[in-house]
Amino acid sequence: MEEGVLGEKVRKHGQGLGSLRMGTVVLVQGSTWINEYIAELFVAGANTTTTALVWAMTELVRNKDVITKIEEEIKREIKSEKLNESHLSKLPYLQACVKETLRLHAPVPFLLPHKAKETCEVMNYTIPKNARIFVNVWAMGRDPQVWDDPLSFKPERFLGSNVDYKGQNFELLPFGSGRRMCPGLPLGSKNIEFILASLIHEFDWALPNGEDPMKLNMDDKFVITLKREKPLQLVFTPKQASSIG
Ligand code: HEM
Repeated sequence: MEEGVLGEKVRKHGQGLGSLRMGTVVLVQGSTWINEYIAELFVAGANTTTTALVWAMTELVRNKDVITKIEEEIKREIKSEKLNESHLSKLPYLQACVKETLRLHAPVPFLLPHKAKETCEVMNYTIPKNARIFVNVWAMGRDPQVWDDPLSFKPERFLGSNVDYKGQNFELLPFGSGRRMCPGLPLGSKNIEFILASLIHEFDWALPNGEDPMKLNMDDKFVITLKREKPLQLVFTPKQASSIG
């Protein structure tokens, strides 16, 4: 049960998607189809990552205790003043915050459309050949039969748990699963972790004009990705050098 627009194009041009995923695309001047792939990678990567990042910042600014725990984790685990990518693996609580954000706010709520190549049975449902399949990962991430207190932002639920978004745990599929799952998962998730960690390490966060974070508008709208309806505005104040590291 597989088909995707990008994959279709790659096959049409006789290339394996592997080369794109391994990052070995060679730019050929005037080659429209390669330029199209590069453009698609930007579209696929930029919108999704920024959408998730803005939701993560929204949830964090509403949960000051979570920001404090990330600050403490960074202080405890990382001795240097500047953060770099190799530090991220030492920050499980921060990773749990990203998982919790993607559980509540999957940027691609129905994944990309899939198509059944053959008629098949899934959990007693018959899926006819050529049916378009949309997987509602947004609802799966909020299913009260699976998640305790599903609408609350509780990164702790992932501490000491093996549940991950790598496609093996079907209750958490913000990047999809299987052969057509997102090839940008490592880049996207590390980017979000790194930007959040750096902003928390170096700045104090607040809403403008002393607004109450709990009154922040949480409405969303679907424009390529499921993003905040209203832009998020935050005021970042540099921390005193003595309080960093
Ligand atoms: C938080 C960040 C991201 C999220 C939540 C996300 C999510 C997804 C999802 C749900 C799919 C469809 C999977 C399916 O239908 O089974 C997908 C496909 C894809 N994503 Fe991402 N993505 C992210 C970041 C990125 C980045 C950074 C890149 C590249 C630089 C990227 C490149 C792609 C590509 C090329 C596909 C199509 C794969 C195919 O058709 O086989 N994504 N992504």
